[in-house]
Order: sequence, then structure tokens, then C-alpha cells
Amino acid sequence: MLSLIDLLLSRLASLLPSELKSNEFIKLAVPHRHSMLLSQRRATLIVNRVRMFAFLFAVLTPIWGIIDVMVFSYPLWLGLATFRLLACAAFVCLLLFYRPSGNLFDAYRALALLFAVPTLFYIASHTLLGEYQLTQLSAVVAAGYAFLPFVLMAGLAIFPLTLLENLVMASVLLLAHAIAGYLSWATLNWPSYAGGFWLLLLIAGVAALASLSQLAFMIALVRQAIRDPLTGVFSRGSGQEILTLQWDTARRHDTGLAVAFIDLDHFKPINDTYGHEAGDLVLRSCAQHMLSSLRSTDTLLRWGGEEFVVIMPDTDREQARLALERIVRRGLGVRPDGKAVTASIGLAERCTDFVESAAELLELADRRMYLAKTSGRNRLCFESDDAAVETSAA
Ligand SMILES: Nc1nc2c(ncn2[C@@H]2O[C@H](COP(=O)(O)OP(=O)(O)OP(=O)(O)O)[C@@H](O)[C@H]2O)c(=O)[nH]1
Repeated sequence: MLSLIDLLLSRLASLLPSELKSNEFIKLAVPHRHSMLLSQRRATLIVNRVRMFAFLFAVLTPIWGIIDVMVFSYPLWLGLATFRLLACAAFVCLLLFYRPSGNLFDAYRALALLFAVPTLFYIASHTLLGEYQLTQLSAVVAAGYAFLPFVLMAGLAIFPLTLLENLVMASVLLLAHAIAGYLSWATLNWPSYAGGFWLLLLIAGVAALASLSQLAFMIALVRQAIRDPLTGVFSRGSGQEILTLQWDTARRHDTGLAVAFIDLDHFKPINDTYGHEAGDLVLRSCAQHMLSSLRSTDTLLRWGGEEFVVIMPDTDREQARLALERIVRRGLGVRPDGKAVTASIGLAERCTDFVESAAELLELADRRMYLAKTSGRNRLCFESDDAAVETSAA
């Protein structure tokens, strides 16, 4: 029995996108496990696709009106044309006034508006068409209106959504379909309605698979773009983006934000004596040592060469100093000759140092790191005079 479950689980795992690491699968299920940068890029992509969809609908919605004029009686086509123009105006507004902000809740709002407009149009047109006895060609054209929920459900495929988000969106569309069925209860053709419901479920499944595989590619691409390939910690560019976001949050809530510049001491002799490979190994192990001592909300990035930066949100200078001393005490790894790796560290904090921008904060931490270097290395400097504190690694 257990081996059957193992077999099933391994078969299921082989269906998952190979671009993802096993600890990333959860990111396909729920959005709150996404990193800040992934959320930001996903939010931007979702809003851009909403605008693309809105453009398509804004152009195509009025065009169908020509067919309505040809087959429906005057009051009916006028009613439908009014709905079409209103929908078209809503799509144009969405296209003109909605711009990507990088905020996921803005993206959800854009998505909700995009789907709300055709859903309302569908319910309104369905109700209006239900009031008329349609025959032959007009009945065939009216049947075309029933395709709208299917188009919307299929449209979900163009967004990189998680499983949870797909379930929410698909449930809303199924509910809209159910409401439309309820509104035409008396004349409902049950076999065709049930068939429509089944088809909607099928499209929802296919759209969710397409949406999830897009998300998987996105997660892998973002990981490659934002991570330093040698150490796996954040790269310099993405680290700067994170710092800017953290800076904005800290300023908005008037909370502390600490930044530490960490430069490994005497790293060149490792390369010169033991080779570049040995140097790479030390860098990797050092990054792992630091990561294991940091909080999950802190960010470690490789600034370049043997320089790292730690961003500590919601942290004042004293807390940051204690955290850095703890990191050094636990160790930064060992050099190939067996001695402990040491570092010169510069610390700056938004509130204590009265800095005006994220760049200024980083620059101050860098200057203090240099001060720690020139004061004898293996120490932490958190003030601008030469109050460098020797750390206890060596
Ligand atoms: N193995 C390896 N070495 C690197 C990498 N990037 C930079 N380096 C080396 O890191 C060394 C940095 O040397 P320096 O800037 O002189 O610093 P240092 O020897 O640590 O001296 P201090 O910082 O003054 O204590 C250089 O030899 C670079 O070639 C890398 O990705 N892998």
C-alpha cells in the first residue's frame, strides 16, 4: 500500500514543472509564499495582460453590434447596443487609467474589474434576450451570447495565477453561470445547461494548467534573474530593488531599517594560494553561514566579489549590532588553511543616522566598512568616527 502511494506521489511529482525546485512547488499553490520581487513582477505582468485583454474587448465588443442590427428587432438591438457601449467604455477606462504599480492588490483589483464588466454584460444581455421570443437566425445569434463565460474562463489562461487564485476566479465565473441559469429558470433547457456547466469546468481545468505552467516559468526566471549564481543569495541589482522597497515601507511606517556592508578579510590570498575554486567554496559557505543566522525577513545579497550586504527591516541600530555580532560569533566559515573567515563590517541605520535615501544609507554602511578595514579588519563599525568594535570571530 505504502509503495503504491510512493509510486503515485512520484508520478505526480514528475508532472510538476521541472524548472522548479522542490521547495518552490508551494509557490504554485498560494501567493503569500512568493518573495517581494516575484509578487512585484507578477503584479506588473497581470496588470499589463489585463490592459491587453481590455484593449481586445474594447475593440471587439462594439463590432458584434453590427450583427445584432441585422438580426434583432429595433428595441432589442438598441438595448444590447447600449450594454455594449457601456462595456466598451468600461474597457477603455481600464486601459487608460490602470497602470502597473507592482502592488499585487492593485493587480487583483484590475483582474476583478476586467472580469466584472463582461460578467455584468452577460447577465444583463441574457436577461434582456430572455424577454424576447427568438426564432431561426436571431435564436442562433442569441446563442452566441452564451459563449461569453467560456471566453472569460479560457482568458484565465493568460495570467500567471496560483492554484488558489485560479480556484477563486473560476468559482466566481461558475457562480455567474449559475445565476444566469437561475434567471432563466422557467425556460431553462436542462441538458444544454448541464453540458455548458461541464464544458466550463473542463475549460477551467485547462486554463488553470496553462496559468500554473506560466507561473512556474516565471518563478524559475525570476529566481535566475534575482539570484547570484555562485552563492544563491540575492544579486546586487535585485538587492537594490529590495532595499528601495524596504526603504519606502520603513519611511511610510517610520520604522527602523538597518543595512550592513560585509567585506571578507584577506580574501585574495585564498585565491592566490589555493586557487579560484577554493575561493568560490569559501564564498558559498560564508553565504550559507550568514543565511543560517539571519531572520527570514532579512535579505542577504552579494554586492560583488567578496562583499555582501544585509538588509534588516524593522530593526534599530542596537538590534542590528547584536544580530551582526551573533553572525560573527557563530562563524563565517573556515579558510582552506583551517583558520576562521573574518570580515570587516559597516553598519548604518535609517533613524539613528538620519539619512535621507536608501542610496545614502548604503553609502554610509560602505564608508563604515572601509573604516572597519582601515582600523584593523575583523571588526564592526557603526559610527562615523573611528568607533570600530572588534568582533570575536578570530
Ligand atoms: N574565488 C573567487 N574570487 C573572487 C570572486 N570575485 C572576486 N574575487 C576575488 O576576491 C579578491 C578580493 O581581493 P581584495 O579586494 O584585494 O580584498 P582582500 O584580499 O579580501 O583584502 P581586504 O578586503 O583588504 O581584506 C580578488 O582576488 C578577486 O579576484 C569570485 O567570484 N570567486
